Order: sequence, then C-alpha cells, then structure tokens
Amino acid sequence: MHLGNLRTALFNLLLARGPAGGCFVLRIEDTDRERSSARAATALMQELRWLGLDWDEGPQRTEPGGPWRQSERAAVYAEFYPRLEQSRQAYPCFCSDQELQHQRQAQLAAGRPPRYPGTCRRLSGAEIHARLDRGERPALRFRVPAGRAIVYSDLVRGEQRVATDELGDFIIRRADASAAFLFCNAVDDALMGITQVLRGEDHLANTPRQLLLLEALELSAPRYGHLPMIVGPDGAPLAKRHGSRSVAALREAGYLPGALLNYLARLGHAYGDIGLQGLTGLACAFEVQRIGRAPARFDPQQLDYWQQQAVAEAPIAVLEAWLDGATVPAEQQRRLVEVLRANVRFPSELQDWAERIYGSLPPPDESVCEVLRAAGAGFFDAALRLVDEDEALSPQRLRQATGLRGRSLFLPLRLALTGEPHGPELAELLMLISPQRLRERLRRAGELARAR
Ligand SMILES: Nc1ncnc2c1ncn2[C@@H]1O[C@H](COP(=O)(O)OP(=O)(O)OP(=O)(O)O)[C@@H](O)[C@H]1O
Repeated sequence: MHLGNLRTALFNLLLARGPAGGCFVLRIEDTDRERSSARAATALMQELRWLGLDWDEGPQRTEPGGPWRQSERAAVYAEFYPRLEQSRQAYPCFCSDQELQHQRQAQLAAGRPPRYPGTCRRLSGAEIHARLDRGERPALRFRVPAGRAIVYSDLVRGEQRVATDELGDFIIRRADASAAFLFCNAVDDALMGITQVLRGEDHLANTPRQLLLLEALELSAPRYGHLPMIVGPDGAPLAKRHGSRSVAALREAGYLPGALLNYLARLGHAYGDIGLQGLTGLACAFEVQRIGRAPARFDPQQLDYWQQQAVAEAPIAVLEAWLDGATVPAEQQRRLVEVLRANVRFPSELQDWAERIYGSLPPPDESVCEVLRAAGAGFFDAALRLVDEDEALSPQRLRQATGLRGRSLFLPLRLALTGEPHGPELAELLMLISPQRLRERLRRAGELARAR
C-alpha cells in the first residue's frame, strides 16, 4: 500500500463511520494473477490493521458474505457470463494480443482514440464453433449498445455524461478464463450490497462500462465517487511501482498511524481547525461534499507536522518501544521519553538522544569548540564544583555561581553535556545525566576550552 491507495481506503472507512453510517467492506481483488499474491494480501491486511482501519466485513471476519477474495469466486462469476451470452450482450473474441496491439497503433496513428474495432462482433455461430473446434480460446467481450448516453451522479464530481459510442466493446473474461477486473468488481459490488464506492479518478473510464454491465445483468449499481489522485513531487500519481511512500517504508521509519491518518484525511478533504483526531473524530467531520477536485500533492513537511502532533499525544509505551535496543536504564526510560517527546519525531531521533545522554558524545566540531573556548575553562570548573557539592547540577545554581544567564549560560552547558545547541528543557535534561557523566563531560569541556 502507498499513500494514494491508503487514502482511498481511509475515505471509504470515514464515510462508513460518519454520520450517515454504514459498513466498511474489504474485498481482495486478486484476479490478475501476475500482479497478485497471497503475501501481498496478507501484508495489506496487516497494514490496515496497524493503522486501525479494521473492516466490518471481509476476510478474517466471522460475518457471512464471502468469499472475499475474487480468486475464490470464479464459480460466482461463471454464473453471470451465460446470461450475457444468451441475450447476445456478450460475444467471444478471438483477436490475439498482437492483433489488438496493431489495431491500437493504427488508430493512434490515424489520430483516433484506441477502441476495439469490433472485429469479432459479427462472427456467425458456425464460425465461432469452427474456431473453438480448432482449439482457439476466446476472450468474452461485452457488447456496448450504440447511440446511448450514460448519465450518473458522481459523489465527488457531480453529474457525469458519457456517450456509449465513445466506449469500445470490452473484455469481461480473459482468454485464460479469468474474470476481468471491470466485471468482477461490478458483480461483487452488487452481490455484496455495496452502496457507495470512493475510488481514484484513474477509475473514471471504468464507471460507464460498469454501469452498462450492471444494467445488462439487472443488478443494482452503487454510487461512485472519484477522488482526485495524489501526485508525487514530479506531478505523477503515486503508484505501487514507484515503491516510494509505501506504508511499509513509512512505518519502518517510525511514522505513527495517527500521523498518516490525520495527514491523509486532510489531503483533498477540507477539515476546519480540529487538530489531531482519532478515527472517530475524523469520521464525524467527514463529508463527501468537502472533497476537493484538484489533484493533491504529497507534502512530506505536512506529514512530518502531523507526526510531531501524533508523537506529542502518543501513549508513553509507544515511545518507550522506540528505545528498544538503546542503552537506557529500564527505570529511566519513561522519564527520558517524557523529557524528550516534544523534541523528537522519529525513533532514530530518540535513540540519538539516548546515546547522547547514556552513551557517548560525537567528537566536537570546531563551532562547538569555539563556544566552549568563549565560555572559558572557569565556567566548567564552576559547574564541576557544583556537581561535587550537590551530586547534581541545576542551571539556577550555575547562574548564581557564575552570574551568567540566558544564552551565555545555556549554550556552552548544552554543548558540553549533549553536543547539541538545542534540545529539551535543560533542567530536566540535567536530571537524567548521572553525576559521574556530568563530571566527565564538564572536565572534557574544560580541557577543550583550555586548548588553543
Ligand atoms: N496516487 C493515487 N492517488 C489517489 N488514489 C489512488 C492513487 N493510486 C491508487 N489510488 C486508488 O487506490 C485504490 C487502490 O488502487 P490500486 O491498489 O489498484 O492502485 P495502485 O497502487 O496505483 O496500483 P498500480 O500501481 O498497480 O497501478 C483505487 O481506488 C485507486 O484509484
């Protein structure tokens, strides 16, 4: 899953959990054998669960209504093809991929939109039998009625009108007998009682075809809403094949579910200023009328803003888990997280701070040494004396001892103790560092301050 298809799942869930109510259904559309695997489906379900996007009906649930994997529904689809064949609304097509490719190229070269030219539309019964007897394996094509307009009301884009003359006859069962996406998606929506579908605009061209199919099968159609695509920095829609922005990679980097959900819920949907919300809060304020119609650009800075909000409100145990493998005394983990949570957004940042506090400091660069020299060795000697007296160091006592305040007090002290010019409240940080470490670091800073 990437942020594009995750947002689609999220909007559907928010619609179902919103004021109008509903049921969020997960169906695994895996009829394209080359592009589907059981592993991918399992990963998808794990990712949805990690995000809290639990489905009300679908695989791994006890509610009846399945099977939910299209690869297990061949028998269901098989029932519907004969209906269309008998009413001559579908016909066998023997055209090879190569022939179709040539036809497409010829149409494009002539400046016409590529469309199935109807080669097999009028084959006689005898011809069909002869070719079947020769062992040819046809696909099954839906016969699009001529001269009609398909009109429907899109949940996001309003009234849509498409002339059937612009649609070529399309394949509903491939030559290898597998069901085509268009067909099984439409049939399953009807059989599963789906009433509303939010999906990406890349499906716009499918909609009139699916409406025609459902009409021909005398099945009810859901209402469709087409969401603008989420595009990357290059303007191209995010997609699996780009590999980037995958939910797995973001999870690995330490993004929290709350950050992804709050960011995505606002990507193409206007919320007022309601701050970080759980799914219930996001669902309560979700309205299809508030979905924008312009493509939404993925903005990593916005995502990181929501990560910061999510970290600020995350349960302490979640952040403690980020310390797994870091050398932090168990009894100090909680305190460390409390002190640092406003200053970190990712596990790597927290671990880096843990290393600075409980491990070793990176070697000081010239700009650090310059500040230490400017503070002078006497400053660090004074701090050392306080540690000897109190077995601790407080900025207040150091201020009294040195007469320094503000930046001239805090900056050299921070750099001496953490190597960082910024960070959490110094008084809190100092309480986490053992007296022994304080001494070592102050001595080292004193030496650097003396060095020329
Ligand atoms: N970049 C995107 N922005 C918004 N919605 C998207 C985007 N990519 C996919 N979707 C939508 O997410 C849903 C699931 O899409 P699907 O997994 O087929 O897309 P995909 O990952 O782009 O696929 P592929 O990479 O195989 O083309 C569909 O409704 C699709 O329209």
